[in-house]
Amino acid sequence: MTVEVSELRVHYRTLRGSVQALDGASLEVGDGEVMGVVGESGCGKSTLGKSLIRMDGRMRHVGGSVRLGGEELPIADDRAMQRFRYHEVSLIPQYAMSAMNPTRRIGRMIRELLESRGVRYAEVRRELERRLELVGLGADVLKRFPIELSGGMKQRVVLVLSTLRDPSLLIADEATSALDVANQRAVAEALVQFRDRGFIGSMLFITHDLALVAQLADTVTVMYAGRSAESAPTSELLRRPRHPYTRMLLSAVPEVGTTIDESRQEGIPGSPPALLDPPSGCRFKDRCPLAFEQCATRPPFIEVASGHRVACWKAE
Ligand SMILES: Nc1ncnc2c1ncn2[C@@H]1O[C@H](COP(=O)(O)OP(=O)(O)OP(=O)(O)O)[C@@H](O)[C@H]1O
Repeated sequence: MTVEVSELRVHYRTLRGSVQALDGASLEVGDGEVMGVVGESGCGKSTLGKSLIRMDGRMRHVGGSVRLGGEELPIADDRAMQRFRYHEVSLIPQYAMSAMNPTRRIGRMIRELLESRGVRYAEVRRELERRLELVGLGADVLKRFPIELSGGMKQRVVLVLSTLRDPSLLIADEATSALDVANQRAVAEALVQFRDRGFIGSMLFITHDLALVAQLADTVTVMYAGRSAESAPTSELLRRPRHPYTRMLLSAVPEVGTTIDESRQEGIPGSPPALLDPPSGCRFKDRCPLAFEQCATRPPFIEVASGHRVACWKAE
């Protein structure tokens, strides 16, 4: 199913005021497509992921909309979202594998979790075992404790569990972080395999790992300070990034075999604005080498080529 997020604004209530964590995020994911979502820490990636499935008590939907297969998701209404949760939209949350209860065997933990979501374990057990086999885990994994599994094995269990009801949209939030490269690859391949087998419709793959995005994602959205900066098919974005922030982000990726002394990477000078009181206009303007007067006004997120959208007055 297609996913359309338009001008989504989700703020956090805090004692010091409203944190404008998402303040105009837009993206479109096609049916069966994997979209990588990248951007510096604190740009709103996890807030985006969480708001599509369950808002916590401090989150407030301030504006914008999310449509799944043309139908509006009632993201601000916790009860109305029950109809969509896990079945239509599912999430592999950040740090999911570390949240496993160390005193429960995997099978018992899965049974309790499924039953808390109204799914009868006995009805799904065969399919659960089949999918565990598909990701290279025998059914005996259900008898083991989390401590007996490697990080990659735990993350594959989390993947199987999160997708057992064949969600139309899976949000994978840093699903491969904290794993070694071999396990990263195994989890990434399992995600793609599940998409190819139709267990997952579309996917938002939230990560800091641009190399993995290049391998895995059909399209990429780059976020900056709560907004979409650029969105394009992956090869196009890597070949011809148009937003100055995307260019700087790509040039900050270290090359294998190059020492710090040899490389001329400068990183991205400065730091992102505080989202409690962000600047008006383009939020990147204070760090942008191309900034000029017009950047005092917010640039629209417009299509500059087929499927390629940029929020920059200087993008051609
Ligand atoms: N519960 C909260 N209360 C107040 N502010 C929050 C809360 N959670 C996140 N924020 C703020 O919202 C902004 C976006 O955070 P978010 O975690 O969505 O970013 P992120 O891009 O996922 O970061 P990371 O890559 O580090 O996971 C940040 O400024 C963060 O400090």
